[in-house]
Amino acid sequence: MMASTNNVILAEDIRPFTSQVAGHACQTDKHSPGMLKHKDGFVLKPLLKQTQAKTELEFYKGLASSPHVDLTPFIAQFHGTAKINIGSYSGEVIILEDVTGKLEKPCIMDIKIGRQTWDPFASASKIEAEEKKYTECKRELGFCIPGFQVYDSESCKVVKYDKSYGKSLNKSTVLEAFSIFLNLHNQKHAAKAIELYISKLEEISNIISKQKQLHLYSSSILLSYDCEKLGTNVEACEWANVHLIDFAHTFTGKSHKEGVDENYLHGLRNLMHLLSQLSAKNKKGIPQVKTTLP
Ligand SMILES: O=P(O)(O)O[C@@H]1[C@@H](OP(=O)(O)O)[C@H](OP(=O)(O)O)[C@H](O)[C@H](OP(=O)(O)O)[C@H]1OP(=O)(O)O
Ligand SMILES: Nc1ncnc2c1ncn2[C@@H]1O[C@H](COP(=O)(O)OP(=O)(O)O)[C@@H](O)[C@H]1O
Repeated sequence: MMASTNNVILAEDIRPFTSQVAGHACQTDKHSPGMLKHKDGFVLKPLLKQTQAKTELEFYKGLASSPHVDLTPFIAQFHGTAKINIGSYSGEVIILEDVTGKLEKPCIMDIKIGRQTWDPFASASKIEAEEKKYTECKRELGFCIPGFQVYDSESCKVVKYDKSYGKSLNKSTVLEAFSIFLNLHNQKHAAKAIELYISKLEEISNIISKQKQLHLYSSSILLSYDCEKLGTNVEACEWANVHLIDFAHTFTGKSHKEGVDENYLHGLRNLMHLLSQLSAKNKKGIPQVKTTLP
């Protein structure tokens, strides 16, 4: 559809994006409309802050000719920018592929990677605010969970877990969060998704560990799967996926210090380790819902 900068998207063609699990939500007092969904299937990310908008656009525009081009299959397709005027927000949006768009019952988890979530240009007050959030998870695991949604495989109802839940987690309870997300309480069918996540995260880790100029701060891994396909014979690659999102604090050029992004890789390795632990437990048999035998 639209790929130029002079596009204007009509308010009647957009609606709230109901599968948003974290990030800037719809808050009229902050002039934030939240993530939006276009009638043609794209998601629209409002560019709320000038510096971050510039940083994120630079990332998407430069990806195809960058040394980290191999990350492309893990990143939503970028379709340019457009202007919108909706409610109290009048400004630019990034037009992106909806990486969860094909899922009938989308289960989605946003995992913010890195012990350090503030970028090198952050103000003292931003550093202080970031250091106070998700403290235990970031310190002990090098990642945190700002939000997720899951369709409970028994009730088929969607349940959302927001950032206040994520902020309450620690090294032990984070396992519980993954267990809820993967429906491991009800059954073991997510095993195939876990294996796929691990292998994709390994690929991402291999690519990033070869980069000396790519630094991802406060960027997230989006894990997704379709609850509708749990327990079917459909290959996991058809209904589960891993993406990198949110490049508002990602630096790719020589403007930033050189060196492999150990902050990101540390979180990624811990995430892979945790998923491997869950996979092993799942194979042995996690305690199932209690049944009373006569
Ligand atoms: O307070 P702000 O404006 O720095 O907003 C935070 C955002 O910072 P940014 O605008 O990108 O610098 C921040 O965005 P980033 O992940 O840094 O892009 C988060 O959305 C954060 O929410 P959470 O508590 O980490 O889930 C946001 O925090 P809260 O709004 O929940 O405090
Ligand atoms: N390309 C995408 N496809 C599907 N969902 C997305 C996509 N990008 C972002 N999201 C959803 O929107 C949320 C916020 O996105 P993000 O880029 O992190 O925004 P913010 O900069 O406000 O934190 C994510 O947690 C995810 O649920």
